[in-house]
Amino acid sequence: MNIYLSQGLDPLPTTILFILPLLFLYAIVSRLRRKPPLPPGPKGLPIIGNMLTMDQFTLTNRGLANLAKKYGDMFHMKMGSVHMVAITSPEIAKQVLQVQDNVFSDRPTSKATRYLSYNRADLAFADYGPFWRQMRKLCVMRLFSRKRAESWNSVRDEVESMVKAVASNAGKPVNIGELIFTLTMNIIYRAAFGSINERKEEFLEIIQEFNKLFVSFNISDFIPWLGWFDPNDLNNKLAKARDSLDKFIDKIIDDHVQKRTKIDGSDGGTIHDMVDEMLTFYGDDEVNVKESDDLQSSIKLTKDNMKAIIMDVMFGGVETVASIIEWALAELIKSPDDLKRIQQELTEVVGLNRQVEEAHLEKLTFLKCALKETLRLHPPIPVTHHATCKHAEVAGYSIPAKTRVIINIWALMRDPNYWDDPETFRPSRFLKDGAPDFRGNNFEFIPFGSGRRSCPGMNLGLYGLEMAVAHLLHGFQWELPDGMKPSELDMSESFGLTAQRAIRLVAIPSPRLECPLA
Ligand code: HEM
Repeated sequence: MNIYLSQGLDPLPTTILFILPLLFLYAIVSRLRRKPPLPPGPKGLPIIGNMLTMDQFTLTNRGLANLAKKYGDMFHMKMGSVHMVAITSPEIAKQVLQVQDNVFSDRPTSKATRYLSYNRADLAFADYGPFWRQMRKLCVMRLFSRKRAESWNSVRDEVESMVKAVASNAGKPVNIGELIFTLTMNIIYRAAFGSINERKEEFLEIIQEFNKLFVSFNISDFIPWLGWFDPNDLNNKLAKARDSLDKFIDKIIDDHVQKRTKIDGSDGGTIHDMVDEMLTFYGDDEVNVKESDDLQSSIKLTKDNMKAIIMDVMFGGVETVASIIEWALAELIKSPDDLKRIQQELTEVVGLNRQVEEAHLEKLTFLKCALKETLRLHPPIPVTHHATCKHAEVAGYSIPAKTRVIINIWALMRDPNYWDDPETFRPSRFLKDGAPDFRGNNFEFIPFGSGRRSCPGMNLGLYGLEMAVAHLLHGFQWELPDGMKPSELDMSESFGLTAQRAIRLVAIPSPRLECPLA
Protein backbone atom coordinates (compact mmCIF):
# COMPACT_ATOMS: atom_id res chain seq x y z
CA MET A 1 0.00 0.00 0.00
CA ASN A 2 1.12 3.51 -0.71
CA ILE A 3 2.84 4.78 2.41
CA TYR A 4 1.48 8.30 1.99
CA LEU A 5 -2.05 7.07 1.70
CA SER A 6 -1.55 4.80 4.69
CA GLN A 7 -0.39 7.81 6.73
CA GLY A 8 -3.18 9.98 5.34
CA LEU A 9 -0.68 12.31 3.57
CA ASP A 10 -1.21 13.90 0.19
CA PRO A 11 1.91 12.72 -1.80
CA LEU A 12 2.11 15.42 -4.51
CA PRO A 13 2.42 18.69 -2.55
CA THR A 14 4.95 17.13 -0.16
CA THR A 15 7.09 15.93 -3.07
CA ILE A 16 6.90 19.31 -4.71
CA LEU A 17 7.74 21.03 -1.46
CA PHE A 18 10.80 18.83 -1.16
CA ILE A 19 12.00 19.04 -4.77
CA LEU A 20 11.31 22.67 -5.55
CA PRO A 21 13.99 24.17 -3.29
CA LEU A 22 16.47 21.66 -4.72
CA LEU A 23 15.60 22.69 -8.27
CA PHE A 24 15.88 26.32 -7.28
CA LEU A 25 19.29 25.74 -5.71
CA TYR A 26 20.44 23.83 -8.79
CA ALA A 27 19.33 26.67 -11.05
CA ILE A 28 21.25 29.22 -8.99
CA VAL A 29 24.41 27.11 -8.83
CA SER A 30 24.37 26.29 -12.53
CA ARG A 31 23.71 29.92 -13.38
CA LEU A 32 26.64 30.94 -11.21
CA ARG A 33 28.83 28.28 -12.83
CA ARG A 34 27.77 29.05 -16.40
CA LYS A 35 30.50 30.66 -18.43
CA PRO A 36 29.90 34.22 -19.57
CA PRO A 37 29.33 34.69 -23.32
CA LEU A 38 32.00 35.07 -25.94
CA PRO A 39 32.85 38.69 -26.79
CA PRO A 40 30.65 40.22 -29.51
CA GLY A 41 31.78 39.89 -33.10
CA PRO A 42 30.76 39.25 -36.69
CA LYS A 43 28.45 36.27 -37.14
CA GLY A 44 30.08 33.31 -38.84
CA LEU A 45 28.98 30.27 -40.84
CA PRO A 46 29.11 26.67 -39.64
CA ILE A 47 32.52 24.96 -40.05
CA ILE A 48 34.30 27.91 -41.72
CA GLY A 49 33.25 30.59 -39.22
CA ASN A 50 34.23 34.07 -40.46
CA MET A 51 36.80 32.85 -42.96
CA LEU A 52 34.92 34.11 -46.02
CA THR A 53 34.95 37.71 -44.80
CA MET A 54 38.62 37.69 -43.78
CA ASP A 55 40.80 39.04 -46.55
CA GLN A 56 44.43 40.15 -46.26
CA PHE A 57 43.38 43.59 -45.04
CA THR A 58 40.95 42.49 -42.34
CA LEU A 59 43.55 40.99 -40.05
CA THR A 60 45.93 43.98 -40.23
CA ASN A 61 46.10 46.75 -37.62
CA ARG A 62 43.80 49.02 -39.67
CA GLY A 63 41.35 46.28 -40.63
CA LEU A 64 41.00 45.16 -37.00
CA ALA A 65 40.65 48.77 -35.83
CA ASN A 66 37.75 49.22 -38.29
CA LEU A 67 36.02 46.12 -36.94
CA ALA A 68 36.57 47.36 -33.37
CA LYS A 69 34.53 50.48 -34.20
CA LYS A 70 31.58 48.18 -34.89
CA TYR A 71 32.05 45.42 -32.30
CA GLY A 72 33.98 47.07 -29.45
CA ASP A 73 37.41 47.02 -27.83
CA MET A 74 37.41 43.25 -27.53
CA PHE A 75 35.69 41.29 -30.26
CA HIS A 76 35.54 37.67 -31.28
CA MET A 77 35.85 35.92 -34.65
CA LYS A 78 36.14 32.32 -35.65
CA MET A 79 38.44 31.05 -38.38
CA GLY A 80 37.34 27.48 -39.01
CA SER A 81 37.59 25.85 -35.60
CA VAL A 82 39.96 28.47 -34.20
CA HIS A 83 38.69 31.17 -31.85
CA MET A 84 40.24 34.59 -32.36
CA VAL A 85 39.90 37.64 -30.13
CA ALA A 86 41.15 41.12 -31.05
CA ILE A 87 41.91 43.71 -28.37
CA THR A 88 42.08 47.45 -28.97
CA SER A 89 41.95 49.21 -25.58
CA PRO A 90 44.75 49.85 -23.10
CA GLU A 91 42.56 48.63 -20.19
CA ILE A 92 41.90 45.23 -21.75
CA ALA A 93 45.53 44.96 -22.94
CA LYS A 94 46.53 45.42 -19.29
CA GLN A 95 44.22 42.57 -18.25
CA VAL A 96 45.77 40.27 -20.82
CA LEU A 97 49.44 41.29 -20.63
CA GLN A 98 49.74 41.99 -16.93
CA VAL A 99 46.85 40.89 -14.70
CA GLN A 100 46.28 37.47 -16.33
CA ASP A 101 49.50 37.09 -18.29
CA ASN A 102 50.04 33.57 -16.96
CA VAL A 103 47.06 32.51 -19.11
CA PHE A 104 47.74 34.72 -22.15
CA SER A 105 51.45 34.10 -22.77
CA ASP A 106 51.40 31.16 -25.21
CA ARG A 107 51.94 31.71 -28.93
CA PRO A 108 49.54 30.58 -31.65
CA THR A 109 51.12 28.20 -34.14
CA SER A 110 50.66 27.31 -37.77
CA LYS A 111 52.07 24.54 -39.91
CA ALA A 112 54.61 27.02 -41.35
CA THR A 113 55.78 28.47 -38.03
CA ARG A 114 56.10 24.99 -36.49
CA TYR A 115 58.15 23.67 -39.38
CA LEU A 116 60.34 26.74 -39.88
CA SER A 117 61.07 27.15 -36.17
CA TYR A 118 62.22 23.50 -35.97
CA ASN A 119 59.08 22.63 -34.07
CA ARG A 120 59.21 25.72 -31.87
CA ALA A 121 62.80 25.15 -30.78
CA ASP A 122 63.28 28.91 -30.31
CA LEU A 123 62.11 31.77 -28.11
CA ALA A 124 59.55 33.66 -30.22
CA PHE A 125 57.33 30.70 -31.19
CA ALA A 126 57.70 28.56 -28.06
CA ASP A 127 54.75 28.32 -25.70
CA TYR A 128 55.18 29.85 -22.27
CA GLY A 129 56.77 27.30 -19.89
CA PRO A 130 60.12 26.03 -18.56
CA PHE A 131 61.73 25.70 -22.04
CA TRP A 132 60.67 29.24 -23.04
CA ARG A 133 61.92 30.62 -19.70
CA GLN A 134 65.43 29.23 -20.22
CA MET A 135 65.51 30.42 -23.86
CA ARG A 136 64.46 33.85 -22.65
CA LYS A 137 67.25 33.90 -20.04
CA LEU A 138 69.75 32.84 -22.71
CA CYS A 139 68.65 35.72 -24.97
CA VAL A 140 68.37 38.40 -22.27
CA MET A 141 71.43 37.47 -20.21
CA ARG A 142 73.75 36.46 -23.05
CA LEU A 143 72.76 37.03 -26.68
CA PHE A 144 71.11 40.48 -26.47
CA SER A 145 72.82 41.62 -23.29
CA ARG A 146 74.61 44.97 -23.06
CA LYS A 147 77.60 42.92 -21.85
CA ARG A 148 77.98 41.50 -25.36
CA ALA A 149 80.01 44.55 -26.39
CA GLU A 150 80.51 43.10 -29.89
CA SER A 151 76.83 43.66 -30.80
CA TRP A 152 77.00 47.26 -29.67
CA ASN A 153 80.31 47.70 -31.54
CA SER A 154 78.71 46.36 -34.70
CA VAL A 155 76.02 49.08 -34.39
CA ARG A 156 78.70 51.79 -34.10
CA ASP A 157 80.86 50.44 -36.96
CA GLU A 158 77.97 49.91 -39.34
CA VAL A 159 76.46 53.36 -38.60
CA GLU A 160 79.86 54.87 -39.34
CA SER A 161 80.04 53.01 -42.69
CA MET A 162 76.52 54.20 -43.53
CA VAL A 163 77.44 57.84 -42.81
CA LYS A 164 80.42 57.49 -45.15
CA ALA A 165 78.21 56.03 -47.88
CA VAL A 166 75.75 58.93 -47.51
CA ALA A 167 78.56 61.51 -47.52
CA SER A 168 79.93 60.11 -50.77
CA ASN A 169 76.48 60.58 -52.33
CA ALA A 170 76.00 64.17 -51.13
CA GLY A 171 73.85 66.22 -53.49
CA LYS A 172 72.26 63.13 -55.07
CA PRO A 173 68.95 61.40 -54.24
CA VAL A 174 69.59 58.57 -51.74
CA ASN A 175 67.17 55.70 -51.27
CA ILE A 176 67.09 55.94 -47.49
CA GLY A 177 64.82 52.89 -47.15
CA GLU A 178 67.33 50.59 -48.87
CA LEU A 179 70.30 52.21 -47.16
CA ILE A 180 68.77 51.59 -43.74
CA PHE A 181 67.70 48.03 -44.47
CA THR A 182 71.33 47.30 -45.43
CA LEU A 183 72.45 48.97 -42.20
CA THR A 184 70.27 46.88 -39.87
CA MET A 185 70.90 43.69 -41.84
CA ASN A 186 74.67 44.27 -41.52
CA ILE A 187 74.38 45.03 -37.80
CA ILE A 188 72.46 41.86 -37.02
CA TYR A 189 74.46 39.69 -39.45
CA ARG A 190 77.71 40.80 -37.80
CA ALA A 191 76.32 40.45 -34.29
CA ALA A 192 75.13 36.92 -35.12
CA PHE A 193 77.92 35.59 -37.33
CA GLY A 194 80.93 37.84 -36.61
CA SER A 195 81.62 39.37 -40.02
CA ILE A 196 79.91 40.45 -43.21
CA ASN A 197 80.88 37.95 -45.87
CA GLU A 198 80.04 37.02 -49.43
CA ARG A 199 77.29 34.67 -48.17
CA LYS A 200 75.13 37.55 -46.90
CA GLU A 201 73.15 37.71 -50.15
CA GLU A 202 72.40 33.97 -49.95
CA PHE A 203 71.16 34.45 -46.39
CA LEU A 204 68.99 37.41 -47.43
CA GLU A 205 67.26 35.21 -49.99
CA ILE A 206 66.59 32.53 -47.37
CA ILE A 207 65.10 35.10 -45.00
CA GLN A 208 62.88 36.52 -47.72
CA GLU A 209 61.54 33.06 -48.51
CA PHE A 210 60.92 32.36 -44.79
CA ASN A 211 59.12 35.70 -44.56
CA LYS A 212 56.73 34.74 -47.35
CA LEU A 213 56.10 31.28 -45.91
CA PHE A 214 55.45 32.53 -42.37
CA VAL A 215 52.43 34.49 -43.56
CA SER A 216 51.24 32.00 -46.18
CA PHE A 217 47.61 30.92 -45.78
CA ASN A 218 47.15 27.23 -45.05
CA ILE A 219 43.62 25.90 -44.66
CA SER A 220 44.61 23.05 -42.30
CA ASP A 221 45.66 25.63 -39.66
CA PHE A 222 41.95 26.38 -39.28
CA ILE A 223 40.20 23.20 -40.45
CA PRO A 224 42.59 20.43 -39.37
CA TRP A 225 40.82 17.58 -41.18
CA LEU A 226 41.73 19.28 -44.47
CA GLY A 227 45.41 18.63 -43.71
CA TRP A 228 45.80 16.50 -46.86
CA PHE A 229 44.78 19.47 -49.05
CA ASP A 230 47.90 21.33 -50.20
CA PRO A 231 46.91 23.37 -53.29
CA ASN A 232 49.87 25.78 -52.98
CA ASP A 233 52.50 23.07 -52.62
CA LEU A 234 53.29 24.43 -49.17
CA ASN A 235 54.83 21.20 -47.86
CA ASN A 236 57.40 21.23 -50.62
CA LYS A 237 58.20 24.92 -50.21
CA LEU A 238 58.65 24.54 -46.44
CA ALA A 239 61.00 21.58 -46.86
CA LYS A 240 63.08 23.46 -49.46
CA ALA A 241 63.33 26.62 -47.35
CA ARG A 242 64.46 24.74 -44.26
CA ASP A 243 66.93 22.74 -46.28
CA SER A 244 68.57 25.97 -47.53
CA LEU A 245 68.80 27.30 -43.98
CA ASP A 246 70.24 24.00 -42.74
CA LYS A 247 73.00 24.11 -45.36
CA PHE A 248 73.76 27.78 -44.71
CA ILE A 249 73.94 27.61 -40.93
CA ASP A 250 75.57 24.18 -40.68
CA LYS A 251 78.51 25.65 -42.60
CA ILE A 252 78.63 28.73 -40.35
CA ILE A 253 78.53 26.57 -37.23
CA ASP A 254 81.27 24.28 -38.56
CA ASP A 255 83.46 27.30 -39.42
CA HIS A 256 82.96 28.67 -35.91
CA VAL A 257 83.84 25.34 -34.30
CA GLN A 258 87.02 25.14 -36.40
CA LYS A 259 87.98 28.75 -35.66
CA ARG A 260 87.49 28.26 -31.92
CA THR A 261 89.57 25.11 -31.96
CA LYS A 262 92.36 26.86 -33.89
CA ILE A 263 92.47 29.82 -31.50
CA ASP A 264 93.44 27.92 -28.37
CA GLY A 265 93.58 24.32 -29.42
CA SER A 266 90.52 23.43 -27.38
CA ASP A 267 86.78 23.77 -27.74
CA GLY A 268 86.39 26.82 -25.53
CA GLY A 269 87.88 29.71 -27.50
CA THR A 270 87.07 33.41 -27.41
CA ILE A 271 83.47 34.49 -27.85
CA HIS A 272 83.01 37.03 -30.66
CA ASP A 273 79.45 36.67 -31.86
CA MET A 274 76.10 35.06 -31.06
CA VAL A 275 77.03 31.76 -32.70
CA ASP A 276 80.18 31.55 -30.51
CA GLU A 277 77.99 32.32 -27.50
CA MET A 278 75.50 29.58 -28.37
CA LEU A 279 78.29 27.09 -29.06
CA THR A 280 79.22 27.26 -25.38
CA PHE A 281 75.84 25.55 -24.78
CA TYR A 282 76.16 23.08 -27.62
CA GLY A 283 75.30 19.44 -27.02
CA ASP A 284 74.60 17.24 -30.03
CA ASP A 285 71.71 15.20 -28.53
CA GLU A 286 68.17 16.13 -27.65
CA VAL A 287 67.35 19.69 -26.53
CA ASN A 288 67.92 19.56 -22.84
CA VAL A 289 66.77 22.35 -20.59
CA LYS A 290 66.49 22.34 -16.80
CA GLU A 291 65.11 25.31 -14.92
CA SER A 292 67.97 27.02 -13.15
CA ASP A 293 69.68 30.40 -12.98
CA ASP A 294 72.99 28.74 -13.75
CA LEU A 295 72.54 28.79 -17.52
CA GLN A 296 75.78 27.03 -18.31
CA SER A 297 74.81 23.88 -16.44
CA SER A 298 71.12 23.95 -17.27
CA ILE A 299 70.92 24.45 -21.06
CA LYS A 300 72.18 22.21 -23.83
CA LEU A 301 71.35 23.46 -27.33
CA THR A 302 71.13 21.37 -30.48
CA LYS A 303 71.93 22.76 -33.93
CA ASP A 304 68.19 23.04 -34.57
CA ASN A 305 67.84 25.23 -31.49
CA MET A 306 70.66 27.44 -32.66
CA LYS A 307 69.16 27.79 -36.14
CA ALA A 308 65.73 28.64 -34.75
CA ILE A 309 67.17 31.27 -32.40
CA ILE A 310 69.20 32.83 -35.22
CA MET A 311 65.97 33.19 -37.20
CA ASP A 312 64.36 34.92 -34.19
CA VAL A 313 67.23 37.39 -34.10
CA MET A 314 66.98 38.04 -37.84
CA PHE A 315 63.20 38.43 -37.86
CA GLY A 316 63.12 40.33 -34.58
CA GLY A 317 66.01 42.65 -35.23
CA VAL A 318 66.34 43.61 -38.91
CA GLU A 319 63.04 44.87 -40.35
CA THR A 320 61.74 46.24 -37.04
CA VAL A 321 64.68 48.58 -36.53
CA ALA A 322 64.95 49.49 -40.25
CA SER A 323 61.27 50.36 -40.40
CA ILE A 324 61.30 52.66 -37.37
CA ILE A 325 64.47 54.51 -38.50
CA GLU A 326 62.93 55.16 -41.92
CA TRP A 327 59.65 56.37 -40.38
CA ALA A 328 61.50 58.66 -37.95
CA LEU A 329 63.38 60.34 -40.81
CA ALA A 330 60.22 60.63 -42.92
CA GLU A 331 58.19 62.17 -40.06
CA LEU A 332 60.96 64.66 -39.29
CA ILE A 333 61.50 65.66 -42.92
CA LYS A 334 57.74 66.21 -43.09
CA SER A 335 57.83 68.29 -39.90
CA PRO A 336 60.62 70.89 -40.51
CA ASP A 337 60.14 72.73 -37.18
CA ASP A 338 60.73 69.56 -35.18
CA LEU A 339 63.70 68.68 -37.39
CA LYS A 340 65.21 72.13 -36.82
CA ARG A 341 64.77 71.77 -33.06
CA ILE A 342 66.57 68.40 -33.07
CA GLN A 343 69.43 69.73 -35.18
CA GLN A 344 69.74 72.70 -32.85
CA GLU A 345 69.94 70.29 -29.91
CA LEU A 346 72.61 68.23 -31.75
CA THR A 347 74.64 71.38 -32.42
CA GLU A 348 74.50 72.32 -28.72
CA VAL A 349 75.21 68.86 -27.30
CA VAL A 350 77.67 67.48 -29.87
CA GLY A 351 79.04 70.54 -31.72
CA LEU A 352 79.56 70.96 -35.45
CA ASN A 353 83.16 69.79 -35.44
CA ARG A 354 82.59 66.14 -34.53
CA GLN A 355 80.17 63.25 -34.95
CA VAL A 356 77.72 61.90 -32.38
CA GLU A 357 79.08 59.49 -29.78
CA GLU A 358 77.30 57.16 -27.41
CA ALA A 359 77.79 59.50 -24.44
CA HIS A 360 75.78 62.24 -26.21
CA LEU A 361 72.63 60.16 -26.58
CA GLU A 362 71.39 60.67 -23.00
CA LYS A 363 71.46 64.44 -23.47
CA LEU A 364 69.47 64.45 -26.71
CA THR A 365 66.09 64.93 -25.02
CA PHE A 366 64.07 66.21 -27.95
CA LEU A 367 65.48 63.60 -30.33
CA LYS A 368 64.32 60.91 -27.89
CA CYS A 369 60.85 62.50 -27.78
CA ALA A 370 60.69 62.39 -31.59
CA LEU A 371 61.68 58.71 -31.59
CA LYS A 372 59.02 57.89 -28.98
CA GLU A 373 56.44 59.72 -31.07
CA THR A 374 57.52 57.70 -34.12
CA LEU A 375 57.20 54.45 -32.14
CA ARG A 376 53.71 55.55 -31.09
CA LEU A 377 52.49 56.25 -34.61
CA HIS A 378 54.41 53.54 -36.48
CA PRO A 379 55.10 50.56 -34.20
CA PRO A 380 57.14 48.13 -36.34
CA ILE A 381 55.06 45.22 -34.98
CA PRO A 382 51.58 46.79 -35.08
CA VAL A 383 49.72 43.73 -33.77
CA THR A 384 51.13 41.05 -31.48
CA HIS A 385 49.85 37.48 -31.36
CA HIS A 386 49.36 35.57 -28.12
CA ALA A 387 47.34 32.45 -27.23
CA THR A 388 45.52 31.29 -24.12
CA CYS A 389 46.70 28.11 -22.36
CA LYS A 390 43.30 27.64 -20.66
CA HIS A 391 39.82 29.17 -20.44
CA ALA A 392 39.82 32.75 -19.13
CA GLU A 393 37.36 35.52 -18.40
CA VAL A 394 38.08 39.12 -19.33
CA ALA A 395 35.78 42.14 -19.01
CA GLY A 396 32.78 39.85 -18.44
CA TYR A 397 33.43 37.65 -21.49
CA SER A 398 34.72 34.12 -21.96
CA ILE A 399 37.95 33.50 -23.81
CA PRO A 400 38.23 29.76 -24.56
CA ALA A 401 41.48 27.81 -24.18
CA LYS A 402 43.76 27.95 -27.28
CA THR A 403 42.22 31.22 -28.50
CA ARG A 404 44.45 33.36 -30.71
CA VAL A 405 44.61 36.75 -29.02
CA ILE A 406 45.62 39.67 -31.22
CA ILE A 407 46.62 42.84 -29.41
CA ASN A 408 46.33 45.81 -31.72
CA ILE A 409 49.08 47.95 -30.22
CA TRP A 410 48.97 50.31 -33.19
CA ALA A 411 45.32 51.15 -32.45
CA LEU A 412 45.64 51.50 -28.70
CA MET A 413 48.57 53.90 -29.13
CA ARG A 414 46.13 56.16 -31.05
CA ASP A 415 43.29 55.87 -28.53
CA PRO A 416 41.70 59.36 -28.28
CA ASN A 417 40.85 58.69 -24.61
CA TYR A 418 44.57 58.74 -23.87
CA TRP A 419 46.14 60.90 -26.58
CA ASP A 420 45.28 64.48 -27.67
CA ASP A 421 45.07 64.77 -31.41
CA PRO A 422 46.30 61.15 -31.71
CA GLU A 423 46.87 61.08 -35.48
CA THR A 424 49.30 64.03 -35.43
CA PHE A 425 53.07 63.65 -35.14
CA ARG A 426 53.89 65.84 -32.15
CA PRO A 427 57.13 64.92 -30.29
CA SER A 428 56.64 67.68 -27.69
CA ARG A 429 53.81 65.64 -26.08
CA PHE A 430 56.58 63.49 -24.55
CA LEU A 431 58.22 66.52 -22.88
CA LYS A 432 55.29 66.88 -20.48
CA ASP A 433 55.60 65.68 -16.87
CA GLY A 434 54.08 62.23 -16.50
CA ALA A 435 54.26 61.44 -20.23
CA PRO A 436 54.01 57.67 -20.71
CA ASP A 437 57.09 55.51 -20.98
CA PHE A 438 57.49 52.50 -23.31
CA ARG A 439 58.92 50.11 -20.73
CA GLY A 440 55.59 48.27 -20.48
CA ASN A 441 53.65 49.82 -17.59
CA ASN A 442 51.69 52.42 -19.54
CA PHE A 443 49.37 50.31 -21.65
CA GLU A 444 48.54 53.17 -23.99
CA PHE A 445 52.19 53.12 -25.14
CA ILE A 446 53.59 49.61 -25.64
CA PRO A 447 55.61 49.54 -28.90
CA PHE A 448 57.79 46.76 -27.42
CA GLY A 449 54.84 44.88 -25.88
CA SER A 450 54.59 44.35 -22.14
CA GLY A 451 55.02 41.55 -19.63
CA ARG A 452 56.50 38.10 -20.14
CA ARG A 453 56.53 38.13 -23.95
CA SER A 454 57.72 41.73 -24.33
CA CYS A 455 60.67 42.41 -26.62
CA PRO A 456 63.97 41.04 -25.25
CA GLY A 457 65.94 42.99 -27.91
CA MET A 458 64.59 46.41 -26.91
CA ASN A 459 67.90 47.92 -25.71
CA LEU A 460 69.83 46.75 -28.75
CA GLY A 461 67.03 47.99 -31.04
CA LEU A 462 66.88 51.39 -29.33
CA TYR A 463 70.65 51.78 -29.53
CA GLY A 464 70.61 51.18 -33.29
CA LEU A 465 67.64 53.52 -33.72
CA GLU A 466 69.12 56.39 -31.70
CA MET A 467 72.62 56.09 -33.19
CA ALA A 468 71.40 55.92 -36.80
CA VAL A 469 68.92 58.82 -36.58
CA ALA A 470 71.28 61.02 -34.53
CA HIS A 471 74.12 60.51 -37.06
CA LEU A 472 71.95 61.11 -40.11
CA LEU A 473 70.42 64.31 -38.69
CA HIS A 474 73.64 65.67 -37.24
CA GLY A 475 75.75 64.91 -40.31
CA PHE A 476 73.39 66.14 -43.03
CA GLN A 477 70.65 68.51 -44.11
CA TRP A 478 67.91 66.68 -45.99
CA GLU A 479 65.80 67.81 -48.91
CA LEU A 480 63.16 65.96 -50.88
CA PRO A 481 63.90 65.29 -54.59
CA ASP A 482 62.29 67.06 -57.55
CA GLY A 483 61.35 70.11 -55.50
CA MET A 484 58.80 68.11 -53.48
CA LYS A 485 57.51 70.02 -50.43
CA PRO A 486 57.66 68.29 -47.00
CA SER A 487 53.85 68.40 -46.80
CA GLU A 488 53.64 66.38 -50.05
CA LEU A 489 55.58 63.40 -48.70
CA ASP A 490 53.56 60.18 -49.03
CA MET A 491 53.08 58.62 -45.58
CA SER A 492 51.07 55.52 -46.45
CA GLU A 493 52.03 52.19 -44.95
CA SER A 494 52.11 48.74 -46.48
CA PHE A 495 49.71 46.02 -45.29
CA GLY A 496 51.52 43.16 -43.69
CA LEU A 497 53.00 41.83 -40.50
CA THR A 498 55.26 44.85 -40.13
CA ALA A 499 53.97 48.38 -40.72
CA GLN A 500 56.64 49.57 -43.14
CA ARG A 501 56.42 52.56 -45.41
CA ALA A 502 54.60 51.69 -48.61
CA ILE A 503 56.97 53.86 -50.64
CA ARG A 504 60.66 53.96 -49.82
CA LEU A 505 61.90 57.32 -48.53
CA VAL A 506 64.23 59.05 -50.99
CA ALA A 507 65.98 62.31 -49.98
CA ILE A 508 69.01 64.41 -50.93
CA PRO A 509 71.70 64.87 -48.26
CA SER A 510 74.07 67.81 -47.99
CA PRO A 511 76.90 67.96 -45.42
CA ARG A 512 76.19 69.90 -42.22
CA LEU A 513 79.39 69.49 -40.21
CA GLU A 514 82.76 71.23 -40.27
CA CYS A 515 84.63 67.92 -39.93
CA PRO A 516 85.07 65.38 -42.77
CA LEU A 517 82.63 62.43 -42.86
CA ALA A 518 83.79 60.29 -45.75
C1 HEM B 1 62.65 49.10 -32.50
C2 HEM B 1 62.89 47.83 -32.47
C3 HEM B 1 61.95 46.74 -31.97
C4 HEM B 1 60.62 46.78 -31.67
C5 HEM B 1 59.68 47.98 -31.73
C6 HEM B 1 60.25 45.46 -31.21
C7 HEM B 1 58.98 45.09 -30.81
C8 HEM B 1 58.63 43.82 -30.38
C9 HEM B 1 57.30 43.41 -30.01
C10 HEM B 1 56.07 44.31 -30.03
C11 HEM B 1 57.36 42.10 -29.66
C12 HEM B 1 56.17 41.18 -29.31
C13 HEM B 1 55.71 41.34 -27.89
C14 HEM B 1 54.52 40.45 -27.61
O1 HEM B 1 54.35 39.40 -28.23
O2 HEM B 1 53.71 40.82 -26.77
C15 HEM B 1 58.72 41.66 -29.81
C16 HEM B 1 59.16 40.38 -29.52
C17 HEM B 1 60.43 39.94 -29.77
N1 HEM B 1 61.50 40.71 -30.22
FE1 HEM B 1 61.46 42.69 -30.63
N2 HEM B 1 61.36 44.65 -31.27
C18 HEM B 1 62.42 45.39 -31.71
C19 HEM B 1 63.73 44.98 -31.86
C20 HEM B 1 64.19 43.71 -31.60
C21 HEM B 1 65.57 43.28 -31.73
C22 HEM B 1 66.73 44.20 -32.12
C23 HEM B 1 65.60 41.94 -31.45
C24 HEM B 1 66.77 40.98 -31.43
C25 HEM B 1 67.98 41.25 -31.76
C26 HEM B 1 64.24 41.53 -31.11
C27 HEM B 1 63.85 40.25 -30.77
C28 HEM B 1 62.59 39.89 -30.36
C29 HEM B 1 62.22 38.52 -29.99
C30 HEM B 1 63.13 37.29 -30.01
C31 HEM B 1 60.87 38.56 -29.60
C32 HEM B 1 60.01 37.39 -29.11
C33 HEM B 1 60.04 37.35 -27.57
C34 HEM B 1 59.19 36.22 -26.98
O3 HEM B 1 58.35 35.66 -27.66
O4 HEM B 1 59.38 35.91 -25.78
N3 HEM B 1 63.42 42.63 -31.22
N4 HEM B 1 59.48 42.72 -30.24
